[in-house]
Amino acid sequence: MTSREASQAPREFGGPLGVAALLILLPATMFHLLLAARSGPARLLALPAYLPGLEELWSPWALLLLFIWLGLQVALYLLPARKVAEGLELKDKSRLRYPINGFQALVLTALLMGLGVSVGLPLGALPGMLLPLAFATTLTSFIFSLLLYAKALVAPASALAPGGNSGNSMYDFFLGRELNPRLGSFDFKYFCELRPGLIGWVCINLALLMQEAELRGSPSLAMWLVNGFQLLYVGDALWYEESVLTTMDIIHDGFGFMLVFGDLAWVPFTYSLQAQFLLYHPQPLGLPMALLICLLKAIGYYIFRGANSQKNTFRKNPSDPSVAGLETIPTATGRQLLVSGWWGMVRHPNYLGDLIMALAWSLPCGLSHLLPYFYVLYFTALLVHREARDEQQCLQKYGRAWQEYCKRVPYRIIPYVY
Ligand SMILES: NC(=O)C1=CN([C@@H]2O[C@H](COP(=O)(O)OP(=O)(O)OC[C@H]3O[C@@H](n4cnc5c(N)ncnc54)[C@H](OP(=O)(O)O)[C@@H]3O)[C@@H](O)[C@H]2O)C=CC1
Ligand SMILES: CC(C)CCC[C@@H](C)[C@H]1CC=C2C3=C(CC[C@@]21C)[C@@]1(C)CC[C@H](O)C[C@@H]1CC3
Repeated sequence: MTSREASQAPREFGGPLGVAALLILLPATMFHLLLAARSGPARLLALPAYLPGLEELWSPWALLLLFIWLGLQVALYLLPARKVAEGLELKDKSRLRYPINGFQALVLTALLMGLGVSVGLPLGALPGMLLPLAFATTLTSFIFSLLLYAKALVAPASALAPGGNSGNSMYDFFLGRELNPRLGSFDFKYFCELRPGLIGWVCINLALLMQEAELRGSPSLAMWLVNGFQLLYVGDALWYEESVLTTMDIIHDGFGFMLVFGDLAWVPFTYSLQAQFLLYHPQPLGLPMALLICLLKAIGYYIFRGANSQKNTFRKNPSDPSVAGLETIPTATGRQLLVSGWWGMVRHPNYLGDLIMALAWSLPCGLSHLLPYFYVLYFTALLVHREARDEQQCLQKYGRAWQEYCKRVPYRIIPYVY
């Protein structure tokens, strides 16, 4: 990438000022949620009743635990994989190779946890360590992002991401300068996107469930639902791990603070908010309502998986019998765009399914508090923003064909609404 190209790339997130605000706001929001979930009133939109001192935040044991966790996930990543997949073609025409063993890492982590618990590993103590663990992970994310920034200074121009090389160091630190930072064949971005944070999220959920069982004799139905739904989501992501190789995070975004913090800290500590809330604010949930929520989750998952699988199958092999009959629009790149099936309903049916599932994760927490609905609100904002970024990239890639697709399929995420 030439320095002219880099400086001409459009600035995202409100440019340097916007990212300066996000560098403070994202960790602050995460700590606010952690504190609010355990507070009596559990209010999303109120300032915390007290701010923890450094002695509550900093613990060398939490840092040690984090490093043991990262070490374990690295070791599982390095185990032989059932398949090695190739990524999309890079600017220098090469393709990177990625191990497909994320689901195996999830299963082995579960077995190791089960073994640990059976010999007395106090998993139920984890909820009490969330604050210092989140602090250690935030510090680690800042330092790791700085190291990645420094590594990018000596990377060849062809290895740089289109967006994170504006020349403004704070902006580039946030967005990430290098596209696929690696040490040998170890790919930092791919590893972080799917392993320590996602698997950590379900481990935190499980620890909250065990702690609830200790406190109240057995886990509540609401806690079972939240754990089951989110485990299905994480299991699905790791089972279909290969499809992450075509997401904009892997093919377009650099690996900087946004993704480092998002993957390592934001996902496990804020996505487990519903289970955190339920531990401190038990909610009654009757069987009929639980069944209705399960139905909503099933509908969301059906749309999410159907849409993602349809597109992935089509991109791999357009003549696969399951997609060969679908209507398409040809593009100048030689690729085609689906214009019937899930992708003829709205331009992002997978986001619609994901949002329905998000609602099903929050409903077990009842309607008395807004806090457990934070994920639905944040996720709507994230997907609307992501959709706009994807739209821009598709318009650039496909030009008139994309305009034609937008005309044929006018709604973005929710039919007849948006
Ligand atoms: N829980 C969370 O925090 C998050 C979850 N997600 C989920 O991850 C999944 C992946 O999402 P994301 O990475 O945003 O991208 P998508 O899976 O939606 O992929 C977008 C790409 O699909 C291709 N495409 C778009 N329209 C068509 C069409 N009509 N026919 C064929 N191909 C088309 C284009 O790429 P091309 O043409 O180059 O193939 C486009 O760039 C989603 O299910 C999303 O909900 C995402 C972000 C965060
Ligand atoms: C900290 C900021 C608010 C932004 C952080 C964004 C990240 C948390 C997300 C960016 C893309 C993601 C994807 C997933 C998890 C969240 C992040 C890392 C999935 C792995 C979730 C499961 C899906 O099946 C695939 C997703 C790919 C993108």
